[in-house]
Amino acid sequence: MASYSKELEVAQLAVQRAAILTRKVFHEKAKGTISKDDASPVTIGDFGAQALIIHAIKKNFPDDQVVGEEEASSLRENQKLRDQIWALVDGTKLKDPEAEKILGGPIESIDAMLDAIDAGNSAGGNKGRIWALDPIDGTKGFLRGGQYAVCLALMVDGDVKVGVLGCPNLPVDDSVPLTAESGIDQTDAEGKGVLFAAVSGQGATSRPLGIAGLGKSQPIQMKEVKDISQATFCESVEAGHSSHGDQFEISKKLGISKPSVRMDSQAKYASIARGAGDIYLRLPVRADYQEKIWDHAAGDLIVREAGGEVTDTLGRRLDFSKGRTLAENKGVVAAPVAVHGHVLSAVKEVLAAKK
Ligand SMILES: Nc1ncnc2c1ncn2[C@@H]1O[C@H](COP(=O)(O)O)[C@@H](OP(=O)(O)O)[C@H]1O
Ligand SMILES: [Mg+2]
Ligand SMILES: [Mg+2]
Ligand SMILES: [Mg+2]
Repeated sequence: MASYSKELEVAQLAVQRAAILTRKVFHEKAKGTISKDDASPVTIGDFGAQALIIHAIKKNFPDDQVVGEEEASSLRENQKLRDQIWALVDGTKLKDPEAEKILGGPIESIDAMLDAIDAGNSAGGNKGRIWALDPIDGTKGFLRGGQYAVCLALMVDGDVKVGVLGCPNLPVDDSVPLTAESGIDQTDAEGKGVLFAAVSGQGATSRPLGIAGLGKSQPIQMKEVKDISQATFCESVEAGHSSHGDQFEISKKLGISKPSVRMDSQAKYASIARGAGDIYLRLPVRADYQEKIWDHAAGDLIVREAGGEVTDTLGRRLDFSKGRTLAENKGVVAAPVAVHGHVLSAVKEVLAAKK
C-alpha cells in the first residue's frame, strides 16, 4: 500500500500557507469580491489560495492534474483585481524556510500566478493522479464572518487517497462540542485554526493550523452515538445549498429535539470527524444540481477514516470518478458507521413521503 507521506506533507503545508493568505483577507473589510457566472461570489482570497496551492502541487508533482474551483479569465481582464491578488500572493510565506522550500518557494511572476490558477482546469475522471481543490469552501461564510475551509484532496484512479482541510475558524481543541454558535467565527484569535488530514487506510488527524512548519498531530475519531435522539446534526447555513425543511423532518424522525448546528463549508465534515458533532445532512434543494467534487473529496475521506460512513441519500458511496461533479450522487448523509443505516432509513422515509 502506498504511504502517500510526501503527498500528505506537501498538501498540509500548501493548505497551511494558503490559509495565511485567506486569514489576511478574512480580517480585511474589502475582500475584492466579484460575482461569477452562476451569481456565486469569489474573492481575492479564493484566487490567491488557488494560485499558491497549485504552484506547490506542480513544483512537487509536475505530472499531476488539478480540478480547481476557480479560473483566471476575469483576472486577465481586470488589472486592478489581478494586482491586488499578486500583492497578497507575493507576500505570503511560511515562517519556516525549510517548509517554504518543500512548497517550491514563491510564485515567480503575475503571469505564472494566472497560469497556476488556470492549471486547475482538469476534467477529472477515473484515471491517474488528480487533485481536487477548493481554495475557499464556504465563500459566503467567509464573507459573513462564519466558518470556511481550504480543501485539498488527491484522487488516484478516481478514489480519494489523501484529504486535507484547513479550518481557520474552528477551535483547536477537538473536544469542544458544537453549539448553535459554532458556525459563527468566535472572535478570539487565540486557540483557533485547525488542520485536518487523512490518508486512505491510515486514519485521520488534527493539528493546530500554524504559520511555519507542521505542528504536532493527534488522531481524531467520531464520537460513539449511544442515543440517536441526543445526536448533534450539522447542516449548511445557506438554505439554497441544502434543504433545511427536509433535514428538519429527518431529525424529527430520529427523535432529535436539539436544533441543528448551521455551519458553512467542509468544517461540518471536520467537526463530526473529531466528535464535536455527530451527523451531517445535505439534502438537495434542486433535483438537477450536481455536487462539485472539491466540496466533498477531503471531507469524505476524513470522516470515513475517523470511523464514519458517507453516502448519498440513496445509500451510494460518493463517486469521485465521474468528472468535476458527483454526477452519480444526490445529496450527502454522513454519520458514524454504527448509526449510518438508521439515519439513512429516516432520510429515505422523508424523501419517499414527499413524492
Ligand atoms: N444549489 C446548491 N446545492 C448544493 N451546493 C451548492 C449549491 N450552490 C452552490 N453550492 C455549493 O455549496 C458550497 C458551500 O457549501 P456549504 O453550504 O456547506 O457551505 C459552495 O462552495 P464554495 O463556497 O466553495 O463556492 C458551492 O460549491
Ligand atoms: Mg464558489
Ligand atoms: Mg466549495
Ligand atoms: Mg470555493
